[in-house]
Amino acid sequence: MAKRIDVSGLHVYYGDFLAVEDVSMTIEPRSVTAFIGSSGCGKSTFLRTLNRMHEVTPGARVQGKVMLDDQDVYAPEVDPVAVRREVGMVFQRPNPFPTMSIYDNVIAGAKLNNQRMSKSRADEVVERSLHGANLWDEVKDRLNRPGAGLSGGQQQRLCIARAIAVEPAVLLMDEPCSALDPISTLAIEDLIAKLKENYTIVIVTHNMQQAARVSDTTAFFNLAGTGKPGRLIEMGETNKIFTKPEQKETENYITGRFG
Ligand SMILES: Nc1ncnc2c1ncn2[C@@H]1O[C@H](COP(=O)(O)OP(=O)(O)OP(=O)(O)O)[C@@H](O)[C@H]1O
Repeated sequence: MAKRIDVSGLHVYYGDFLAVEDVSMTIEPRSVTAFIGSSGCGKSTFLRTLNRMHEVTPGARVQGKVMLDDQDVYAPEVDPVAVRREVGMVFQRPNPFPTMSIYDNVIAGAKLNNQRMSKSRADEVVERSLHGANLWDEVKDRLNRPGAGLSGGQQQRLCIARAIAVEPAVLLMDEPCSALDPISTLAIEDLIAKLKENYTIVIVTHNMQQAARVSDTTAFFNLAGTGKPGRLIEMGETNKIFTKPEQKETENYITGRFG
């Protein structure tokens, strides 16, 4: 079930370094939200705070609030592993477990959560997840072959299948197409459009055409200057951000005068 993310007054640190300052935003369920902005403005850092991956870096911490529907993601009693189960992540480079079969790659996370899963249940989850990732037809006859033997685009869809096998509410995607060719990129973009029917999707992208193609809402981040923290400058309906942004900084960025 897709969930709403509500962030208020979030400051994100690496040790003493304030990387992202005072972000508040609402990310709607069953929609795609794109984060855009120049290099180093904190898009990936901020993305990783949404499932508590940020704190895996030693010294990294946040101040402020992240709500997933009515659950406070950073409340002291909350287990970060449970948060990451609900808020899945897909990375820039496809990272299937190299020695595992396609089948085992898909079921890996789901099996960790439910170690006594029956073979027939696992078969069901694998098939559903591969269908969900638009990969079933391409791999159904070679499920026992290594995941590493697939093309880059197929590997990325395998990683998406692995992420959705645990039935998350949210999928975070950090430049999921930047290592892919244009055809594989289009396959992932089509998949994102389909996945948003069931998930809340947040994607970091450097490709503004991609943001315009896949997202409903766009958030533009920027740096006030070298060594200064990144900030959310403007967020709104994608079409509006790309045609009639309210902030001059956004306009300069999307028209290529900056960044
Ligand atoms: N592990 C880390 N330790 C310390 N500082 C970091 C770490 N990772 C990122 N930073 C710093 O945090 C700031 C934001 O980086 P981040 O990678 O989130 O930006 P970004 O907008 O995603 O950039 P890009 O578009 O280049 O991927 C940068 O100043 C970066 O140097």
